[in-house]
Amino acid sequence: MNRDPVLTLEGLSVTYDVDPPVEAVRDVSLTVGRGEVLGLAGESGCGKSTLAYAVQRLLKPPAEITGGRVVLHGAGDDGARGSDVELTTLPAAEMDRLRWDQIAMVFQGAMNSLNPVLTIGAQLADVFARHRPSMRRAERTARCGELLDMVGVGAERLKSFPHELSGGMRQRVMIAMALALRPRLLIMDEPTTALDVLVQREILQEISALRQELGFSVVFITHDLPLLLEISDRIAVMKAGQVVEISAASDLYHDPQHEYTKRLLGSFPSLTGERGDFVRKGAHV
Ligand SMILES: Nc1ncnc2c1ncn2[C@@H]1O[C@H](COP(=O)(O)OP(=O)(O)OP(=O)(O)O)[C@@H](O)[C@H]1O
Repeated sequence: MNRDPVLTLEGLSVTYDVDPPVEAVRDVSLTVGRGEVLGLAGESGCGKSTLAYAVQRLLKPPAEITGGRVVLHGAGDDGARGSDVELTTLPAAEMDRLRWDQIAMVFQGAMNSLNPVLTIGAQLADVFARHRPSMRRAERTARCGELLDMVGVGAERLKSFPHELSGGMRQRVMIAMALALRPRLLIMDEPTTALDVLVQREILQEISALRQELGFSVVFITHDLPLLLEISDRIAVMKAGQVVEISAASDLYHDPQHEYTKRLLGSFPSLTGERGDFVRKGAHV
């Protein structure tokens, strides 16, 4: 990987302290490059979400980080490039400041976390009110409108309530919210799984275009390997808490190294035969 790193995980381990303890993430090391889409694949229960929450320091007991480090590069506010910040040991208040600002997350059920009694404009504006308190109200409203335009919802929806929007639109609002402060890293945990395939594809195309425009990196988590092959620069395959293989998407598809990767590829009929060819050669979103 030739890009500058944005995020590095070094030997990260997370255990759920139950009886018997569950080692959900085991000694995971990986790097996410600037502007890169890193796919994280693996079957249900392999530890993908636990890993994502650990990076964001959003784990709750009984989950506990038992080893390793998470470093966000160039995030310190001490100069043009900024220094590296170790997230695993950062005081909670500073982590709160970095969250949304530098790393944002969109998860599967995110669209249901919108407050039903507030307009989406008010909910977007709240992100600015909390993180950019000096921003004037008019500018806030203008930025919220721009964001809704950017994700294809349209500024005219600022005064809509969540129930007036479709599931796809609501999830786009959550993506707008995640991108509001121009984070350098977007973690997406099954962000479109609950949506129908066409809506899912449209949203992914938009994320890809926005990434080109704004230059953020994406960690995209899903069990949908064909989807990851289309949208990722590199893919990490997780099994039982460990990353067993990490390589460029096309290498992973054409020349998988690990037995488990081969099995995973084989479990998607759409990846074999002519249709599989289409998946790899089809429009790159
Ligand atoms: N609160 C908890 N207490 C105990 N074990 C847990 C808890 N939450 C998750 N686990 C276990 O940790 C492991 C990893 O779960 P995790 O949700 O991270 O996997 P995942 O790959 O994201 O799965 P999915 O795709 O189904 O969300 C699983 O074995 C799961 O049963």
